[in-house]
Amino acid sequence: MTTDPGDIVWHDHSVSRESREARLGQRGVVVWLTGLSGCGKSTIANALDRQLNEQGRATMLLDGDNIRHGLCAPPAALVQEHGQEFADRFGLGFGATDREENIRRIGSVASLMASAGLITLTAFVSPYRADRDRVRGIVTAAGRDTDFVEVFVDTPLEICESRDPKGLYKKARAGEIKHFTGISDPYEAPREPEIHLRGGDDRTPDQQAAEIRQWLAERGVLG
Ligand SMILES: Nc1ncnc2c1ncn2[C@@H]1O[C@H](COP(=O)(O)OS(=O)(=O)O)[C@@H](OP(=O)(O)O)[C@H]1O
Ligand SMILES: Nc1ncnc2c1ncn2[C@@H]1O[C@H](COP(=O)(O)OP(=O)(O)O)[C@@H](O)[C@H]1O
Repeated sequence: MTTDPGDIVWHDHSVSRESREARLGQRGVVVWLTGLSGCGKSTIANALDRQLNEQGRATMLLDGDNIRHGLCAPPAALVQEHGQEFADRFGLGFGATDREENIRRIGSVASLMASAGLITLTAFVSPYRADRDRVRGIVTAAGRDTDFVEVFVDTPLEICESRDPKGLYKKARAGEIKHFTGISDPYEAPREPEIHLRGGDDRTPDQQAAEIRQWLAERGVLG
């Protein structure tokens, strides 16, 4: 038993991770898709989610836009229910510190899901190497070194911008959005991702998802 700072005591569970994974017939992992806005993260993650479920695997998908409606909501979404001081303190935007907290929260939740034996798919820009590396540390400390699978969805900025499905690149170019990744905010590409997906070629999202699924299967994640 370890005593964390502030005398918060960790409780070991009576149901082990191994027994949860054995019952599901799979390994719990975090498949962390990172890349520019518009690179294809969400589409590929959804395709992979569908393919894995069709195979009978237990999964969960966490996506940047969706999580920012709840767990990591902006101040404007919190102020009515919680008041301005709470909203300013806990609401998240896109400054570097806010993104650090966004990824810290998601990394902790994703690690819990992997510990439950789920193949946990996460699709977040997560532009800062240090933030992604901290999540890697959280996930692997809770399980195995191989439980964190970083997938770099490497779609050139020009293609992401030409897609611009939400019109955000246009707004960013017009200066209407501050700190926009790739335009007015940095993106630190993974140096050694487990999977380097080249985006913007003629492969479909299903084909890109199948590449990730094959990688997982070859390493015994899918039982
Ligand atoms: N300033 C800025 N920079 C980047 N992205 C922005 C920004 N403002 C809004 N959006 C939309 O928010 C989505 C990114 O949220 P994430 O939680 O994935 O970002 S991060 O991981 O905290 O960097 C991202 O969704 P995706 O396009 O699916 O990546 C954008 O649509
Ligand atoms: N392999 C692909 N080929 C062609 N278009 C794609 C591909 N993957 C994604 N897209 C398209 O690119 C746009 C952005 O995809 P999305 O998954 O929302 O990216 P992200 O989640 O990284 O912002 C969408 O219109 C989507 O349909």
